[in-house]
Amino acid sequence: MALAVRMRVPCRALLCAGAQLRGAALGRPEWAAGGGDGARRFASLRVLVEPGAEGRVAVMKLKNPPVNSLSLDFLTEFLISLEKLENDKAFRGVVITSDCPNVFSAGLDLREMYGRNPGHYAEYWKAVQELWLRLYLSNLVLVAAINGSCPAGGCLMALTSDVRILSDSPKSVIGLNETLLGIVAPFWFKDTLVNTIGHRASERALQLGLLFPPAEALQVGLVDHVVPEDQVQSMALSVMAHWLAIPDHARQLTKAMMRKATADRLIKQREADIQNFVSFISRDSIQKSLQIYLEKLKQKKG
Ligand SMILES: CCC/C=C/C(=O)SCCNC(=O)CCNC(=O)[C@H](O)C(C)(C)COP(=O)([O-])OP(=O)([O-])OC[C@H]1O[C@@H](n2cnc3c(N)ncnc32)[C@H](O)[C@@H]1OP(=O)([O-])[O-]
Repeated sequence: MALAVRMRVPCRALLCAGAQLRGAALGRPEWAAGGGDGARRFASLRVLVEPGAEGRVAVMKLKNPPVNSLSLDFLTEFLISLEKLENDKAFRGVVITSDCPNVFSAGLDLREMYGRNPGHYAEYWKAVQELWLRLYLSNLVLVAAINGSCPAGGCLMALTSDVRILSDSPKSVIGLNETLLGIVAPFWFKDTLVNTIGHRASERALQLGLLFPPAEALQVGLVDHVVPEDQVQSMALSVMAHWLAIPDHARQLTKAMMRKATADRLIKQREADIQNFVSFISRDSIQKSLQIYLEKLKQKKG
């Protein structure tokens, strides 16, 4: 039985006084009927956590329909769920996947970045930073089971994982396409991409705002496996088993060694990065670009 909780935890509270919130907003994981290891599951409105394998692996399903945009509410719920998993010694790995058909995540929620006030932009950006830092430095093995379209912020989430598995479908395109919206991926999005596919490929991908179809994503190293749609989750669990065969302490220290310098670049200038985002996104020209892009999305639908 899933525990559904309606939350709108102020992100400021989450980010500044996270310790007080930890475990409080969603309560302890509930035990499904039958109980025992592996039966643990819990849920908020927008994030569903289910047992994956042998009680050591959780599957986090993003369920913010229609397109899993990373709204402030979603980010808040996701961060709380992730923290619960990080703090629960039973879990060693998490598969992140989507509960929305054909879309892993449409990336940052454009409505959080358009027509709001500077205070809102600052709060939102702090939550986006927090999402990246928590995922990028997670002690857990993270496997992204990318079962649909994965642009921009969705791609960033996938890039923070240790392994990426993409469904072999024409809808499953992945990349940092910010320039197509007339906006610019911040340096830490760029760093994460460079760490994955190298400098030259990133330079091209970022400038052109490339969204790679599965075969090209595999070729450039943006994803590690491409499999038929109905095998994405089973492949994720099988890859997970391989990673969990490594002793946690050795793997975690190695992960930190590989990622710390990149994370520190943001940690050292978080406030400046927020101010930079707020002044960038508040520009009339950028707001105009976002308006046009949102209108295009609506027209496409109509
Ligand atoms: C410096 C900042 C860095 C920025 C990083 C980012 O991540 S920037 C983000 C870059 N992201 C992108 O460039 C991806 C933009 N999105 C897409 O390309 C497509 O939606 C899709 C391919 C993900 C799914 O196609 P599909 O045919 O399954 O779905 P559909 O297209 O019919 O949309 C359904 C509804 O969702 C709405 N909506 C969609 N996305 C967003 C969003 N991000 N936010 C909010 N809303 C969004 C859409 O308007 C429509 O609303 P309506 O009319 O019902 O009120």
